[in-house]
Amino acid sequence: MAENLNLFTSTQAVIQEALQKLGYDESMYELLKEPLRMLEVRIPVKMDDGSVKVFTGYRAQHNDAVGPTKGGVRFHPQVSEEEVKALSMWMTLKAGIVDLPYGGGKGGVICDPRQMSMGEVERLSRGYVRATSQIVGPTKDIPAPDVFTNSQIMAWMMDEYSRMDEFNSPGFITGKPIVLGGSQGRDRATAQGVTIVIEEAAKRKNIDIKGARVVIQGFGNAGSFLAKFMSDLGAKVIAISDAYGALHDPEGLDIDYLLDRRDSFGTVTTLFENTITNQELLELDCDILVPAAIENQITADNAHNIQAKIVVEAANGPTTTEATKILYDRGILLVPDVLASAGGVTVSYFEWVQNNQGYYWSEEEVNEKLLKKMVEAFDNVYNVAETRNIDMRLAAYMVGVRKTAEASRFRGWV
Ligand SMILES: NC(=O)C1=CN([C@@H]2O[C@H](COP(=O)(O)OP(=O)(O)OC[C@H]3O[C@@H](n4cnc5c(N)ncnc54)[C@H](O)[C@@H]3O)[C@@H](O)[C@H]2O)C=CC1
Ligand SMILES: O=C(O)CCC(=O)C(=O)O
Repeated sequence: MAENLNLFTSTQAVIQEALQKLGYDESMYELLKEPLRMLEVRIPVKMDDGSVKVFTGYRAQHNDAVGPTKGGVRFHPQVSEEEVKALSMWMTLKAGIVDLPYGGGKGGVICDPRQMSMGEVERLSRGYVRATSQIVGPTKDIPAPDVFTNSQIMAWMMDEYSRMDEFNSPGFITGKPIVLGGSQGRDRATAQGVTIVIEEAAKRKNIDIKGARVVIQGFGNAGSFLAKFMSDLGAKVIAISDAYGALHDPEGLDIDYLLDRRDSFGTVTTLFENTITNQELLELDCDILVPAAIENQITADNAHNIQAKIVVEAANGPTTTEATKILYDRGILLVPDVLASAGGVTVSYFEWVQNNQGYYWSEEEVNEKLLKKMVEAFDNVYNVAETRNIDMRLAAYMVGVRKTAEASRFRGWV
C-alpha cells in the first residue's frame, strides 16, 4: 500500500492515538481532528507591470479553548488548505508542549515571493491582513513568520492592522523588527530552541557535540542560525542545503562565509558548482541530521538509508509517520517538530507578553527563559516516551494535546 504523505490525515491519526492513550473518548477526537475555523481568501494584488493577480490565502484556527490561536504565515508555491490545517494542529501541540496560553493557528498564501518585487510582496502582505482581519487580532489570533516570510513582512502586516484598527497594535503579530516592538532573540529563537534539544538528545545518546558531524537541510531562518550555533559549539557542520541543492565537505563547511553569501530566501548553493542533491544530503554519514526546510523529506523510501544517530526536526512535518516508525525500530532517536521547533513560538509568546506590558526584556532574560522552557519540555516528552515505550512523536502529541483537551472539557465543549 502506498505511504500516506497527506500531512493532515497523518496528523489526525497520531492525535487520535495520543487521545486514546490519554483515556479520552471519541468525542474529544471529533472536536480536535479539524480546525474550528478555516478561512479561505482571495487577495487581488496590483503587480508592477500594471496587471492584477489574485492570490489564494488561508488562515486556520485549530482550537481556542486555552487562549488566542497563534502561528506563522507561510508564502510558498506549495501552500494548500490541508497543509495549513495540519500546521495549525501542530501549533496547538507546540503550545501545549512548552505550556503557552495559546491554541494553534496558521496561515499561508500560494505564491512565490522569490519571483516577486518588494513592492508586490508588500501589497500582498497588506492584502492578506485586510482579507483575514475579521478573525485575527492581538486577543484572537496572532500571526508570525514562517517559510519565506520575515520581520519586514511582519512590519507591513502590523502597520496594515494598526491602520485598520486606528490604534498602534504591536501585539497583533510577532517576529517584528526590534524597533517596532519585536523581542530580542526572536530571529534566532527557533534555531536556539533546536540547539537546546540537540544538546539534550546528544546527552541521552552519549554524543559529544564538540566534533559531532552535523547535516542541516535548509539554510533559512531556522537552518542558518542553527548552523552557526552548532559550529560555535564546536560541532562540524559537514553539509547544508537550500531549495536548489546541497553543499558537502566532510572536513566541515565555513559557516560564517556561507552566512555572508546567502540571500534573504536562504539560497546559497547556486553560487557553487560541486553540489549534491537534497536527497543525497539526507543520507550522508553523520551524527546529527536536522531537516530544517520543508515537509515529507524522510519517508519510507529513504528512512532505511538515514545514517544519523539523532534526527532533530527543525522543520514542520519533515518525517512521515511510516518513516518515524522505521527510524524508531532502527534505534535512531527522532526529536519531533512539535517539540524541537517550539523555540520560535516560545519567544513569540515572550514578544507578545512584552508588547502587552510595554516593558522590554534583555536578550539574556529571553535566552534564560527559553532555555528553561525547552529543557523542561524535552525532559517531559522524553520521559513519557521512555516510560510508555513509545516513539518521541507519539509522546510529544500526548503531552501537547492534553492542555487543549482539558480546557475544552472544562469549557463544556465535550
Ligand atoms: N521561522 C520560524 O520561526 C519557524 C520555522 N519553522 C519551520 O522551519 C522550516 C524552515 O522555515 P524558515 O527557516 O523559517 O524558512 P526560510 O524561508 O527562512 O528558509 C527556508 C529554507 O528552506 C529551503 N527550501 C525551500 N524549499 C525547499 C525545497 N523544496 N527543498 C529543500 N529546501 C527548500 C530554502 O531554500 C531555505 O533555505 C519550515 O518547516 C518552518 O515551518 C518552525 C518553527 C518556527
Ligand atoms: O512564532 C510563532 O508564533 C509561530 C511559529 C510557527 O509558525 C511555527 O512554530 O511553526
